[in-house]
Amino acid sequence: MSEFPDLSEVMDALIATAKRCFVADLQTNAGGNLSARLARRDAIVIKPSGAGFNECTQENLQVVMLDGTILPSEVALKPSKDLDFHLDLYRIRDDINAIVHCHSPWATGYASAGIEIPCLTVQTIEKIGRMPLIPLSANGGPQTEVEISPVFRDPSIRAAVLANHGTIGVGSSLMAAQYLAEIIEETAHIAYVRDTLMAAHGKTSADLPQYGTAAEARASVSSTAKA
Ligand SMILES: O=C(CO)[C@@H](O)[C@@H](O)COP(=O)(O)O
Repeated sequence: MSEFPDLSEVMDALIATAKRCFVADLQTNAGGNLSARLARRDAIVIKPSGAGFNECTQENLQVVMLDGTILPSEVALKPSKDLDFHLDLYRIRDDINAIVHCHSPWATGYASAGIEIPCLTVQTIEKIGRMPLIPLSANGGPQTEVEISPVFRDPSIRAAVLANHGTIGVGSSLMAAQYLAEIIEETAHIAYVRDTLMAAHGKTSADLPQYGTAAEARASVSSTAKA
């Protein structure tokens, strides 16, 4: 596939990212999927359907054009069953070059409780801002591009939680998308600890500081200095 000079490099990066996700216990068994855009921009590499994150190889990764054309594969596997939402996100957001979708347990716990994970730490305020909770499809099945794409048409959205399903992190690179998958899971864990401690200590949200962004903090410093 000489028309994709960066193919081997992107495949290696996807394999390494998938292994990092597996080793971090964000994705076990054959669930979840991840993909990356190739340099020519009208094609992606995506995990094959039914393969685990720890079993991605140069031979089984799939190459698909943004128009949906699936290029011949060395093995009898097909692209991920979530291919259509991956393709649609690449079509509607030119800033997205990688997508990591996983079923990380703490975040999927919130997703299954129908609770949007709050961005309550300095890191998540700065790096995520908000993680919309995307409902199941109309028939109660897994979310598709019909439910997912409208949320990501907002260019400020980098992470989302899929009700009863898992998470999506998108980024300009595979590492950026993987970092988001990790922060989503970490934030869900922190939120659970906070919620549990607040309940144990009889605290309510009124007892908590009203936190903002670093820019707001900087602005308050400079306005205080001028006063
Ligand atoms: O949970 C879902 C259903 O969309 C998928 O993430 C999961 O089954 C993995 O499917 P693929 O192996 O990518 O086809």
